[in-house]
Amino acid sequence: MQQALRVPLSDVDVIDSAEIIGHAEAFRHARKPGVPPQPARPEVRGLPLVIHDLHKSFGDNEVLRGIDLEIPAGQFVAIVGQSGCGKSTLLRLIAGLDKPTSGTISFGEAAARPEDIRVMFQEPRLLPWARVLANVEVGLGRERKAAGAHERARRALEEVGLAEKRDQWPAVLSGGQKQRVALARALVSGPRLLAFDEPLGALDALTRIAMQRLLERVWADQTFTAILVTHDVAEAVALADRVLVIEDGRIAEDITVGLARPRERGSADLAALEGSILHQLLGPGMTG
Ligand SMILES: Nc1ncnc2c1ncn2[C@@H]1O[C@H](COP(=O)(O)OP(=O)(O)OP(=O)(O)O)[C@@H](O)[C@H]1O
Repeated sequence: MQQALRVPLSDVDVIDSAEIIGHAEAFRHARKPGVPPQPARPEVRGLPLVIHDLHKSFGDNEVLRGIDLEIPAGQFVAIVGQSGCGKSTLLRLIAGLDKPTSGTISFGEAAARPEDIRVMFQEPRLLPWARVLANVEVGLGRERKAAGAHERARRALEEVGLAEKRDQWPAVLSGGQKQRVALARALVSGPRLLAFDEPLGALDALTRIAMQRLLERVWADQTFTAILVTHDVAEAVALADRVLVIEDGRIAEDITVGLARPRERGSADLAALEGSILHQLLGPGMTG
């Protein structure tokens, strides 16, 4: 069996990054002595992603039945589909949190460090016994003991507008603030691919819109590749360059959202696109 890359952290559960389980081969390759130095990072820092004939089964339940997908560096992709269609399973495979039954996932020609891939979930998964700044430092993985870790964590908190909460305990934060800390923890290592699994699902409507704007801003600033699993088709069309609809374990629709940013929530263009995707998801006669 392939040896997983393991880091000596007691808090690995909350990092949920590719360094924990998967993509060990890609990282080994990235570090192999004799591999020529990579060219300076291009302007867009995101990792490109290439998925070929990806299958995933749990026992005899074949959830993913042949996913083929290319995502250019820095693209923002949303994944939607009926409950149980395999969205989170696909995201977990991309993030290296689980292994495919067959098929391949690669990151183009780019070398990937373990810190290049981060995941953010619906639950913030903060350590209750650590203050906010220390929670963000957890996202640095092995680098969290290095000089400059505090400063990097402080900058990430600033990025999400929570610099003044650095010495607070997670318990005193609101749900939206906790998710912003989780976002800072995901951003602090400078990831090149961020996988979001319904990260705003538990937030109230107004906080959710504020968080969507924050996600869009950090993505535009930092140019990572973003992959967002969401139940909210309006959120998908507001944020993504491209919306994938999963059905029967395959990509049933691959829709380019060619609308300028920032997109006006409630605009006729967004509503029309949302309506046509809902129509696909629910079938005729279900969208009113
Ligand atoms: N670790 C696991 N062991 C067994 N079955 C699993 C496991 N993870 C997922 N599944 C099954 O795979 C299928 C797809 O699950 P997944 O969570 O990917 O769906 P989803 O589209 O994200 O659903 P939802 O929108 O409800 O979150 C489901 O039938 C689920 O029960």
